[in-house]
Amino acid sequence: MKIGVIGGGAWGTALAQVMASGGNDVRLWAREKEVVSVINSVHRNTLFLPDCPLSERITATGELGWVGETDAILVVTPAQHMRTVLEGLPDNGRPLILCSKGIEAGSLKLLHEVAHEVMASSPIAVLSGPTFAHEVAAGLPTAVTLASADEELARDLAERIAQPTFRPYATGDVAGAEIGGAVKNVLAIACGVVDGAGLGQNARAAMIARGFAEMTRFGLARGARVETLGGLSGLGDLVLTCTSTSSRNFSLGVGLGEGKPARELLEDRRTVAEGAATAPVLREAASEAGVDMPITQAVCALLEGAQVRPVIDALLNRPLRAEGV
Ligand SMILES: NC(=O)c1ccc[n+]([C@@H]2O[C@H](COP(=O)([O-])OP(=O)(O)OC[C@H]3O[C@@H](n4cnc5c(N)ncnc54)[C@H](O)[C@@H]3O)[C@@H](O)[C@H]2O)c1
Ligand SMILES: O=P(O)(O)OC[C@H](O)CO
Repeated sequence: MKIGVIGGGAWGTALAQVMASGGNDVRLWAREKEVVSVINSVHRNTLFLPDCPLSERITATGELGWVGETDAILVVTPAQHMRTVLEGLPDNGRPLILCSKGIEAGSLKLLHEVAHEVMASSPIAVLSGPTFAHEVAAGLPTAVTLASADEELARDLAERIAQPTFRPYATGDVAGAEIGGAVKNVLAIACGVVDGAGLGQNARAAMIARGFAEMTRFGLARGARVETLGGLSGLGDLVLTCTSTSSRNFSLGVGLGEGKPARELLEDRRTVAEGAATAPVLREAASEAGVDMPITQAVCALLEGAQVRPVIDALLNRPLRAEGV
């Protein structure tokens, strides 16, 4: 197969490498000329995935149209830029597999809804799960959720992209797959704050469990299935991202927990911490859906400059309630 990948960051590059290692020819669109140039000349992405040698089956390009002439296209831009990038791609009926994690600001739409608006003729699937790019690129075992409203398409794409160490599980629950990936980034910031503020491992476990309750409440309100939220793209990714400094979101939270200003932590960064963009969008979407998300609200407050201790005290002093979603 010829596979297109849109987005030459760490994740797009790692996915390109997985697809190339399966014997596919890969066309990788990158926004930065230097990324295109260095991938084609020395077969490395020195900007975004520096430690991984890349297959010669990967050809990088700045031409979106050329990437569109492939059998399937993986879309791996930052969530807030997906709409604009897709508007430059021909809507020619090739399957799109969305691999980004977030909710669009303003419209409050999930990314498959955005893609469907822009690419009405193209079948859409979502790939999400516990996937640090550097581990995937190194060929370490990884499992993901692959979702499409057309379950036959999900199963077919899963067959086509599976590799011995890259194992997709098909589902028809697109909203569930997307909501897990978007919400866990916000919760990873919260867990990083717990770490940075020295609140201990009990508190982190509590944050993961109550964060999962929050993810489930929001997911159910937006039509997700509970088994997807408890699967790879929900609980699986939540556990990964909430327990490792390899996560950009967790690391951002550590900085906040140590009392560093959000502005300082977010300015001049080349890599994305999607949770920072998703948090205010999720707060608005939750409010619109009538869903209580106190951890998300606390993350928003910290990103907006609130002091750590009063935000933690406010969370701890909420009225007691029964356990459950
Ligand atoms: N890195 C991972 O391990 C990983 C794993 C799973 C999912 N994701 C998701 O993949 C998506 C991409 O993340 P990443 O880690 O590959 O990125 P990255 O942080 O490695 O690189 C930043 C990317 O943003 C792009 N970018 C910056 N400004 C842009 C603009 N105006 N328009 C279009 N693109 C722009 C850059 O070209 C680059 O590709 C995110 O939604 C992320 O949550 C990442
Ligand atoms: O580094 P993060 O926090 O963007 O997490 C990367 C992936 O989403 C983990 O599955």
